[in-house]
Amino acid sequence: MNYFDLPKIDLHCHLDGSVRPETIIALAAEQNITLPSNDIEAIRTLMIAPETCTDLGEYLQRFDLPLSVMQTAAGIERISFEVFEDAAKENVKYLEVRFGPMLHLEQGLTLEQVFDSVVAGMKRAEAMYDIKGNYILSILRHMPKDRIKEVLDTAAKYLNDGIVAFDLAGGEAPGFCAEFVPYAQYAIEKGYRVTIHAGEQGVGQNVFDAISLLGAERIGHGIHITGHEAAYNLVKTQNIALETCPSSNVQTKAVENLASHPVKAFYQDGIQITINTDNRTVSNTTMTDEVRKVMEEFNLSREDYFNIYKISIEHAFASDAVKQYLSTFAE
Ligand SMILES: O=c1[nH]cnc2c1ncn2[C@@H]1O[C@H](CO)[C@@H](O)[C@H]1O
Ligand SMILES: [Zn+2]
Repeated sequence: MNYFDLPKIDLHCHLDGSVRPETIIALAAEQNITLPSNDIEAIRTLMIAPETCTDLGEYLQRFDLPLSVMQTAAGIERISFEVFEDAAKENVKYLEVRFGPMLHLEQGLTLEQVFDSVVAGMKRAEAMYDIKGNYILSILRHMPKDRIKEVLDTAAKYLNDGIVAFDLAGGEAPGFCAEFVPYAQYAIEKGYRVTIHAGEQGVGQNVFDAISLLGAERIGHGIHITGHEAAYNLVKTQNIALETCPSSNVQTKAVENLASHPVKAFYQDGIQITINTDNRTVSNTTMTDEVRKVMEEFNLSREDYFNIYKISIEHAFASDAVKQYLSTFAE
């Protein structure tokens, strides 16, 4: 099967984990930032997380380098444009990109400038290529909570016009959801959709809590519902979509190897699974690669692929018009 030509949807892709290595070098030169090397292959190696990290913590160390050049409006706009351009060129028809707004304030940008920049880059790509998109706000769980409402208030300028949802990302401690109830509630009241990284690092209860306490409609990863019957049943009965990211899950030791990934078992049991990249650069992947890996490892058919494509449409945080458009590519 020609995986490149298939229409694809990516609902889980981090901006800072998907920067082209050559762009890091170009932006560092423009911004007078000294990199550990100016060799493209050396930068690529520094950005890609090892095939077998010890855990998510080691994986997350790979974001410092790209974030160092994502502190100016022009740099962020360019990177946003390029992520959509790269995806469009491999037939991704719809892409939801997430990022941590508070990670881009180190050189004096305001939150509004950060939102203006990501949305401008996306809209520039939408105008040039056959791709549609939206942004998701990822709040980093370990960071101070005092500016979360300000993030939600400021980004509301683009609500349903470029920015659509609230997410929690970063290291995953057991029981993290309880602390974020007022923030998720505030986001929902303002009109944001909710997806939460949970059940990535072994804690199925976090998935249960993300749905029942935070109102998550989708779960980032969620693979550890396998060991937690209540979480599994809640995902199934509430029709919650799982944003699976197979390569990333192998790297962070969420699963031992691709063969032991529960994505096919979930699919066969009627769980709403989607296939996504997580981080195009840090996980050294593309949507074409993720789809190929899953389909070949688990012997999925073209019909299975389009079933999953339709699940992605159903659970996308997109307008009805965009969903209608995406349906025209379905078989
Ligand atoms: O797989 C993941 N699990 C949890 N957090 C992640 C993952 N990938 C990236 N980030 C975190 O999200 C931030 C904003 O994009 C990144 O800086 C990284 O810390
Ligand atoms: Zn993620």
